[in-house]
Amino acid sequence: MTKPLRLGIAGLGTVGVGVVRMLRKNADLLKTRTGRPLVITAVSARSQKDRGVSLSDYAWEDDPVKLATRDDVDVFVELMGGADGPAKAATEAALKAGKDVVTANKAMLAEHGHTLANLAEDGGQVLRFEAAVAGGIPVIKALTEGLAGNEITRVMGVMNGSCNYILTRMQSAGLTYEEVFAEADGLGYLEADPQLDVGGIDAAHKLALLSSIAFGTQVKFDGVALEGIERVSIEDIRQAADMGYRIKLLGVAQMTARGLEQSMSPCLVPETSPLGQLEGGTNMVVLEGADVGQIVLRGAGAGEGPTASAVLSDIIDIARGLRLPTFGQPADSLKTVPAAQSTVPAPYYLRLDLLDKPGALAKVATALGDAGVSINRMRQYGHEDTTAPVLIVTHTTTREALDVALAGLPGTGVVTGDPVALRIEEV
Ligand SMILES: NC(=O)C1=CN([C@@H]2O[C@H](COP(=O)(O)OP(=O)(O)OC[C@H]3O[C@@H](n4cnc5c(N)ncnc54)[C@H](OP(=O)(O)O)[C@@H]3O)[C@@H](O)[C@H]2O)C=CC1
Ligand SMILES: N[C@@H](CCO)C(=O)O
Repeated sequence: MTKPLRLGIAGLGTVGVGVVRMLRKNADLLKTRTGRPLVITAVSARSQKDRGVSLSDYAWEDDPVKLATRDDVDVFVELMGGADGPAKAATEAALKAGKDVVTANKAMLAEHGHTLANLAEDGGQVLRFEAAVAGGIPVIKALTEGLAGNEITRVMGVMNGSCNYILTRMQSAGLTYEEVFAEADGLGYLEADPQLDVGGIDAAHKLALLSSIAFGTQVKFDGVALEGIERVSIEDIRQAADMGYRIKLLGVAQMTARGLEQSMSPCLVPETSPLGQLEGGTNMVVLEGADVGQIVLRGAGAGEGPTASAVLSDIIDIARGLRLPTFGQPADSLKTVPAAQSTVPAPYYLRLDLLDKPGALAKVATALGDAGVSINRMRQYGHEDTTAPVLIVTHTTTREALDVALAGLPGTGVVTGDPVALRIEEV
């Protein structure tokens, strides 16, 4: 019989237990598909509590670094999480000990992916991370394999299920951000540190990883222009809907003459577009290749089954002998490119509160016009108090021009509060 592939799994939470369950349930199928048995030899977690799955057949290690370097482990499966700490220490130890590594850890790879990929490739090991981006959606495989013949022109996506749940629930139930945040927290949808979700950090980690593969660049998480969803109000969601748009926490990455543009921010997208119709905790990734055109991938971005499914796909590749570089090309060939200091021009949605007095709108129009920002559509809503809610959709403009216009608004003496400015992506 062909030699079994021996796995050491560190982390027995949602994803770890899912991987154990799938390996047991699908053992025969996996053996047939890979030509060899996939066996767990040892596991590790912080405590030996009951996890609803029998672990008695596996050796136990308290220390994930020890697990990662055991003689009876061929592949170290890192499912603990955290950019640094035990996840990074154990991953490095495994690679140095000649083990292949499979991880779902987007935070670790977004911060240290290039170093870890070099470490892996220098020693002839593989480091794979399908589960780290968009959970069950096989987007890493799509980029590194299915679309490998294409120049990738743009990558977009909704890659944080919790944020999409919050935004779509605000819309469907007419609830405020604060009300839906509390609901999502109660349902256990948010990370232990919710800022990772609503601050856009988790989604930005994922975008930075996709950019690296798509554009052949070293992962550059601090190059992502980042804005979370905390300031999105029910008012904006209603107004956007009224104009035929939905608000999404949208990631966009593209290579421009000014450098690599990566942004993760709330944007308006047409409600009839695939992204506009994405409801609840689902993820969607849109890949554009020069020859293939647009590919849309949609599915569960988190959860036990979907994430375990992605982890297994990496393990299966290793069992089959497929040894791809971490980011789709040798790590030492990944380029460093500057982050684009400006974004591709786009139309913007603006919401302002104006003092309701003669000439107020004219002053705003002048401030925009002076900055070179042209108004496409404008609406003022009926109101009872002394300020009037005004919506403006601009023609395509640069973010720089818009920022100049926004900086000029307080000087008009008619704008109260902070204006809201959201990019419109005509996807
Ligand atoms: N949950 C999801 O849907 C998705 C998760 N991911 C990623 O997968 C990884 C795991 O996530 P998830 O399963 O949700 O996380 P959990 O918090 O559910 O599980 C983490 C596990 O790691 C163990 N652990 C933590 N620190 C240590 C340590 N020092 N030594 C040994 N074990 C340790 C914990 O042990 P104990 O149980 O004893 O506390 C726990 O079993 C993360 O990187 C996450 O970002 C990616 C995509 C989706
Ligand atoms: N917090 C993440 C989990 C999966 O990475 C999300 O909501 O999508």
